[in-house]
Amino acid sequence: MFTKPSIYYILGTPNAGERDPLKLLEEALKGGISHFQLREKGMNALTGQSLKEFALKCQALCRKYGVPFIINDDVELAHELNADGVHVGQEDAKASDVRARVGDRMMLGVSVHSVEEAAEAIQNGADYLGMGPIYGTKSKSDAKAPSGVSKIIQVRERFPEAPVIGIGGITADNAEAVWEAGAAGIAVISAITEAGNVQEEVQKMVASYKGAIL
Ligand SMILES: C=C1C=NC(C(F)(F)F)=NC1=N
Ligand SMILES: [Mg+2]
Repeated sequence: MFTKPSIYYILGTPNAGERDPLKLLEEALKGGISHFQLREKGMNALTGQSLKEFALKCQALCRKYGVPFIINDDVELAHELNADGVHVGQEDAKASDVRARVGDRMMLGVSVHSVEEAAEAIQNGADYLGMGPIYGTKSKSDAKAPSGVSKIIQVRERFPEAPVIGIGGITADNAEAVWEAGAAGIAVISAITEAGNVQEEVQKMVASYKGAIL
């Protein structure tokens, strides 16, 4: 499910600015991302039928490249589209309710900020844990203060079997510390979305894993 180094691209139309989100996604897929999450939130976020149509296009692209298509927050949309996964935060639907709703086939990701939250998420059927923000982020308006990799290290010690995805301000240049903390993957929004050459940026992130002392 999360072979190292997993590069988990997250995007919503508000993040893309003037760029075409579907072109960004296809370039990232060509560059070698291992997972994609549609996270449609914030200013002018799509809703209803236009969100569904956009989600279907993203899902079709992911399918073309054999990459799991995961939807953030919107459990009903994930269920309706038979997405490969759904990701929920602490303030979203409870992981146990989501698992009951989507069944065992769908990947379930949960954002956690402590060993206690990690324990509860795993107990409730989480397949992977999103942890951050590692560094400062501009992609999440209500992000907590950056915590570095210390919490990832704690969770890895306590739950060595649980895949942890680091998120928050991660770039090819600062990813090494996240790999060294034992993350199975890094989640990225801006560094890929704003890259001059998207494919190259993804390849640099994959290469950052080889540079890490593991
Ligand atoms: C808030 C989030 C935290 N982590 C993740 C993921 F990278 F998927 F684990 N996605 C989110 N939307
Ligand atoms: Mg959420």
